[in-house]
Amino acid sequence: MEGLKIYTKRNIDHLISDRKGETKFGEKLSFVESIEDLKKEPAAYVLLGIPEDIGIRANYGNAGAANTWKIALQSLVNLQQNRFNSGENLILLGEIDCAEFNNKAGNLDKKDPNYYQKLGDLVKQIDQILTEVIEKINEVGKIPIIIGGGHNNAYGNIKGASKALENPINVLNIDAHSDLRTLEHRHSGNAFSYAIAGGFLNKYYVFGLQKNYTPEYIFEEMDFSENLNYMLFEGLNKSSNKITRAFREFLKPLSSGNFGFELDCDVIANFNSSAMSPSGFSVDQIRGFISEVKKEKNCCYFHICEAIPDKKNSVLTGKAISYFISDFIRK
Ligand SMILES: N=CN[C@@H](CCC(=O)O)C(=O)O
Repeated sequence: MEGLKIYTKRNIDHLISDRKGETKFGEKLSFVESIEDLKKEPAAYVLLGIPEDIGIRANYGNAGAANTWKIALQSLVNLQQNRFNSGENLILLGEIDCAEFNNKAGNLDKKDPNYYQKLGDLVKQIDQILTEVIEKINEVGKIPIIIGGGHNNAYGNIKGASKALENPINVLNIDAHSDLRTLEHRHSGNAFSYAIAGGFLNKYYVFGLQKNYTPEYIFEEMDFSENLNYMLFEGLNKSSNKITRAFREFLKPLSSGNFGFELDCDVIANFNSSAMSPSGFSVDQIRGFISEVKKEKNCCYFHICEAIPDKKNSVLTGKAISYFISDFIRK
């Protein structure tokens, strides 16, 4: 399939640190030769990377998320394969080939009055490829786990899932931002507005939305629409029992139908991300939310986005993402 770089075991061999007597998660992952072969594999989950940050740049944000996929993969393949972790249940499909798009974005002149529009055009091209890939994965009943990249990619996830399932889907987004910005050029702040406008998104709920980052017009839109809902971060009782219960209740109206699960890493306090914040959920609270979502049979994808591995502690970013993935697929 054009635009998709399918991996073989050779793509990750150099990332795995061997240790005598131990088996690493990466050694047990499944691979396919073509996307059509997914249906032959018993694994339930399919892992896909999107090494781009064009959508974030188009949204006036900080670049760097293009490097997250490789960092996350390196941590993931080095988890232990043991009674708790089964690499066999995950197909490492590969990555959306973003090299040409990244090059084109890098060569654009920032002084060009159409600079942001041109970035948005590149985002649209990635949208198309991603939509097709997600559609194919969902069509064969498997659950994609997508590592971005910017939150712009939520659009391709939603559209692909909705096409495969032949209905608009619901989405639960754990995020400090609503990403319901206007339908201007495509970027990381308007994926959900575009998905609603396209008829691919039915109920859209944001958990952990922060008061300081939502424009009033978006609050009004969310208050007005029956299909939009939010739980403010500031309004949550953070004691572990109460927050889990609040999350479960919030998820309920979505999970009776097919729903996508979005996690924007800028919702986590002090986590390196495009819109890093000193206030937010902890990594362990996020792990608790993931364990609630994985109980639901109607979850049709999991998207982790907007993390940026910085030079000093990229290992921590990679580890956190690998915990999120392993928690999600654990039986
Ligand atoms: N996906 C992120 N969207 C945020 C970005 C905010 C920021 O970079 O500060 C938004 O559009 O509000």
